[in-house]
Amino acid sequence: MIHAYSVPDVRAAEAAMPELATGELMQRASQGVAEVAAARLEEHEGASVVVLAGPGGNGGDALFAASFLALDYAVVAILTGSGAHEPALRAAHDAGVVVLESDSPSSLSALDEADLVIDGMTGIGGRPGLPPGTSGLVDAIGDDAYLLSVDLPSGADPAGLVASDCVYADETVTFSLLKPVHLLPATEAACGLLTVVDIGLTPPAAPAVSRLTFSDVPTLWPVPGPDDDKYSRGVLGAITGGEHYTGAALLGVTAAVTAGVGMVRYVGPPAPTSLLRAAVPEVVFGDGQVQAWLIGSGMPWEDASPEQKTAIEKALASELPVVVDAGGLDALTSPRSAPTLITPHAGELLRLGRRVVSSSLDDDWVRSNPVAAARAVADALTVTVLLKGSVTVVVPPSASGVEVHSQSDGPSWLATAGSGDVLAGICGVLLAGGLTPEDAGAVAALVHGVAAHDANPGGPIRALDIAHQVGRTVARLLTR
Ligand SMILES: NC(=O)C1=CN([C@@H]2O[C@H](COP(=O)(O)OP(=O)(O)OC[C@H]3O[C@@H](n4cnc5c(N)ncnc54)[C@H](OP(=O)(O)O)[C@@H]3O)[C@@H](O)[C@H]2O)[C@@H](O)CC1
Ligand SMILES: Nc1ncnc2c1ncn2[C@@H]1O[C@H](COP(=O)(O)OP(=O)(O)O)[C@@H](O)[C@H]1O
Repeated sequence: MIHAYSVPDVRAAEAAMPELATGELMQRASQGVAEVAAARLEEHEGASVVVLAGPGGNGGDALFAASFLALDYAVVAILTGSGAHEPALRAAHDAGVVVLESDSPSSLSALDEADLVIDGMTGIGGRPGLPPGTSGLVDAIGDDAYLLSVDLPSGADPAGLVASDCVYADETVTFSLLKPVHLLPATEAACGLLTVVDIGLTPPAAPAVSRLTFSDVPTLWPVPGPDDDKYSRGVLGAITGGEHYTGAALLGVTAAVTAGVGMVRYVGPPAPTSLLRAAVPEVVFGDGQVQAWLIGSGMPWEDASPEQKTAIEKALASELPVVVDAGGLDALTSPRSAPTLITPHAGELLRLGRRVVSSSLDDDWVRSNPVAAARAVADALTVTVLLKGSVTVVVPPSASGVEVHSQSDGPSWLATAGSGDVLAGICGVLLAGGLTPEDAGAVAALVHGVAAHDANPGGPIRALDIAHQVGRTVARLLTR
């Protein structure tokens, strides 16, 4: 498991270290930045380095790193704020670093010609958005330069919530503890490769964000034992697919069967039913006793058959765990007390938000702060929201006290029709197997992403191949 901690908790962890006041912590941080920069410049004698240094501690890290790098490389520092970290600026001057103001004409040409640029404009004290007057500097960085951000990409929200103009780094070097900026959807892509340098901070008690890794799968995946039978392992009831979207039923149910559910019961109209009878002979048909329901994939509410509508209303009124996907979201009109995991993409979350949070939400509501949007819907309906995207977040209601989970395991090829139906099927298996909605959503997102990779490493993927791959991927993750 990877954890990220809130900025106040990171500051408290720093404050607890006697080495903060002596400047030793910053020495460790800047030495780490310089070592990573030097490693990236290997084989490149005579390389030129430019440091963008802001007025705070982040600029201090960058300027000290500049002073270390000046032993081997030609280093220019550009001051981007009013003032600079004094001891670090002195060290840079003493080491022979050429220091420029941001409006100096030489700044733009230095950036254009740099082999490596260290971005130290803002760190955990940064407000979202590039500091005034710096976007021209960022634009001047040559396409071939390696862009290394200190702690986080300048302009990115340290809390990882608000989307804003920021640096897009090739690599970010952070110190001992990850912050939400490194793992959440509004900001993760801007961090590039993430490298952690240990400066000796002790992790705070509670994380703000968690991310499962491969080694968490054996702990969480429901593996059957000798006393299990198909019922004790969990029966999943699927009310998915319609006369028009027969494929959604096939994809979700196939994924559930290959992911190792005890049994799937399917409730749906004739077309998807006959497709499933032919393609997935393991499935049983019609309403019956289940441990969890999966409702809504490929089933716009207006297309649902009367039998499906009745079954959905019964499922939602029950005390059973439910995964609600796609069209099923329209049936969710009041809070649920039983475990509930909803799996919208951004467009579906916006539509739901307009119904249950406020009808006046603007089109940018989800994109501008995805976690807050998911949280608002989670609180309004007392459900856990799995918001899909290249970074998928699983956001429980605030009252649960459970942290946000964030997964980013799949290739961008996953953006293909039907792959969400596969994910919903895996979520259903895990709820039927007794996992909490938070764990089910996070493990399902991980396995779904890895299965997509395994289905065709490095190339395009069709959703049905992911569904067929899931079982082998689960085996690989359980036995590695
Ligand atoms: N202390 C230590 O020993 C250690 C510290 N460490 C390092 O220090 C970093 C934290 O340093 P920090 O607290 O000084 O905050 P930092 O992010 O540099 O920015 C503050 C300055 O930027 C300004 N500013 C912010 N946003 C802005 C905007 N959008 N537009 C314009 N201005 C903006 C802000 O202005 P103000 O808010 O005052 O108006 C203030 O002047 C941390 O990320 C890590 O790199 C590590 O070495 C570990 C040990
Ligand atoms: N750029 C991307 N990189 C990685 N995964 C992505 C990307 N875009 C979408 N995904 C994933 O692909 C799936 C798409 O789901 P969804 O939009 O519901 O598709 P559908 O409704 O066609 O099944 C989700 O699991 C989502 O997290």
